[in-house]
Amino acid sequence: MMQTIRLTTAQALIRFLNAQYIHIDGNEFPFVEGIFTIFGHGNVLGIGQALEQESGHLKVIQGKNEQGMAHAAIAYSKQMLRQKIYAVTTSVGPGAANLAAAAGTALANQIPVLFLPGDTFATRQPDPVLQQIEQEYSAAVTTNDALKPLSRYWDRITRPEQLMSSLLRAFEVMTDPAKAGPVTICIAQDVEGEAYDYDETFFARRVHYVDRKLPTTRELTGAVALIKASRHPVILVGGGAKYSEAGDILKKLSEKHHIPLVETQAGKATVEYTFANNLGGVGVTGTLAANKIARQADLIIGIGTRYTDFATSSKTAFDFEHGQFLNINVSRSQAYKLDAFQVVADAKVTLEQLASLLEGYTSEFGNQIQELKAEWDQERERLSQITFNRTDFTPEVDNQFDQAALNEYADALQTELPQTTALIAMNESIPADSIIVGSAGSLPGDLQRIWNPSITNTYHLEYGYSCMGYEVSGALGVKLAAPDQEVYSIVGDGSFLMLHSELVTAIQYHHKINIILFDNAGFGCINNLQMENGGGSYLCEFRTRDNRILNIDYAKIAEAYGAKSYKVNNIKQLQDALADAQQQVSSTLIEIKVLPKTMTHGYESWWNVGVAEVSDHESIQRVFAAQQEKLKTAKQY
Ligand SMILES: Cc1ncc(C[n+]2csc(CCOP(=O)(O)OP(=O)(O)O)c2C)c(N)n1
Ligand SMILES: O=C1C[C@@H](O)[C@H](O)[C@@H](O)C1=O
Ligand SMILES: [Mg+2]
Repeated sequence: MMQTIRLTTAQALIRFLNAQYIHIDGNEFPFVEGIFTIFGHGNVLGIGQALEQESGHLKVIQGKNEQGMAHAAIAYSKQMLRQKIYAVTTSVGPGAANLAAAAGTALANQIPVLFLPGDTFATRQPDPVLQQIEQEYSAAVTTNDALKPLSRYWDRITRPEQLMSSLLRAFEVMTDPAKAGPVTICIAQDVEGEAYDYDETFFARRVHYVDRKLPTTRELTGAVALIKASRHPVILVGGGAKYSEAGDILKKLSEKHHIPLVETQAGKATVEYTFANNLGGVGVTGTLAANKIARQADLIIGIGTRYTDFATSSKTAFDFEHGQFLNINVSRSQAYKLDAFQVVADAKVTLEQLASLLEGYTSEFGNQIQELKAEWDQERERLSQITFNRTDFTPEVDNQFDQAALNEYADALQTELPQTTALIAMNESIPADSIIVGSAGSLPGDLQRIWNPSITNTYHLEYGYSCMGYEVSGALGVKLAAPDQEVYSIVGDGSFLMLHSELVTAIQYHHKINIILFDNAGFGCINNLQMENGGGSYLCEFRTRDNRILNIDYAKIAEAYGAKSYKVNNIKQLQDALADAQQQVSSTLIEIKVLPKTMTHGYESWWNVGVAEVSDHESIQRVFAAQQEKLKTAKQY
């Protein structure tokens, strides 16, 4: 006879989360590490009660902002290579709505995470409850419906027994590398507390097997033929290569067959930059070396990449007329891109099998890979040495601010530090196993170009959604995943202002993070974008109504929360602050005032952005015309 146990829906949920295991490459461990919570009336008496009564092995962390804690959960999963997750529970209404930006982040980046927002009453007896939107055309629509397009799987629980089939679907989705993404299960607040006689077998230890999908003989034969026929193949390392842990075999193949590696943001640090054939980031924010080699490629071997506009320079980075594509990806829809020959399989095993079939093959790049790398390393050296002067300084982003404007910033922020110089100095000062976390603004571009990781999986960039606010929250998630490594949030002033609430959570729970805040008093990269495209400097600088540049004391903000903070405006101070911060046990913030327009720029890249087709500015008309010309050279789809 079936054994049952009487539990509330929320108690059943927590019991189930405790029993989920994942099995990868012979290792088996719990899949759900913990749960972030912000309680409100939509979850405190259901999920809150269940956790208080019996949370099991789950680590329970109180967040400060729903987007922030969800970003921390995403970063945890990303840093754990999608092998473990945190769940996130929120109240109903605004608490749930605050998940939206994070859900988009998880979906675009293909990161598994479990969102558990409360929902309005299933009985509808007290309707409209506090925070119910009361949509006139349907009582069935709640705030949570806004999360549907942002979830890989979405469900609403209005009866306790629905939980069982819903959770099974949820975990199947989250543990499938081809489908990985956010799952949202909305539970009506009255149903969370409602009891049901659950079949006990539902709570038995359940193992989710993640087997590596093997390539077929047809796929392997086709891939080998393409590579052997190619004279100048280039490997594009995407995030899928990192999640598949394909770094070692990538190096082996690259070395043996003399094939250069170029990287996307998500793929960076799958292989360390110190590996001789790694030419770094490619595309809009790519290195000159990677962009030059990409254009020469007659075969692009895309491994676990989504081919976003940044990686492909809006489909101009490659010679589409003469080059072919070979895509290795667990996702069939991703493998289809750019008319590629498709290998729908795990990256690591596919490369291992290819290795044994490519005996005797060598590309015709000769010395070129090393020459391009040396040329780029020299350019990086130049970027590390830039010094400001008050009479004839030419910043990297040229022809936008004149000398007077740059001097005004130097005076207002009391600094002469260029961003590139500071970033490279930091790269060279902190321990090699430190993990850096970033997401939005001008810093991701600089990081992709000039941050040289010498240890794998120490570069954590969320650049699928490039969501401001991820930087600080994400650092907390990364610290949870890698407690023994120093974690650095690399954040602009704009992103910091948008969301840094989880700094408090980091301090509260003694999960040390270091925030490196680059303050250029504005939305710098967007200011570059508007001016580069013929516009003026319009509402992207942080100025008062009487046009004074804002000088905010960010160090004081962090200090008020309880972090150790530093203010620096030269390299020596930065190095001293980094050294001191490393000795601290609690979280730190280093505020670096940097000059605008001193981020990296150019390197034969192009980005297709919407420029006004008609305008009364001649400069915009010129940019529009130039853009139409450039578009003629781009692949259309
Ligand atoms: C949530 C969110 N809102 C808006 C944007 C658009 N956006 C991208 S970068 C940026 C400005 C970033 O400013 P800051 O963090 O100071 O970096 P900077 O470019 O100055 O280095 C904006 C508004 C975004 N990426 N994410
Ligand atoms: O609009 C954007 C422009 C990019 O340069 C920036 O890195 C990104 O955050 C963004 O949203
Ligand atoms: Mg800024």
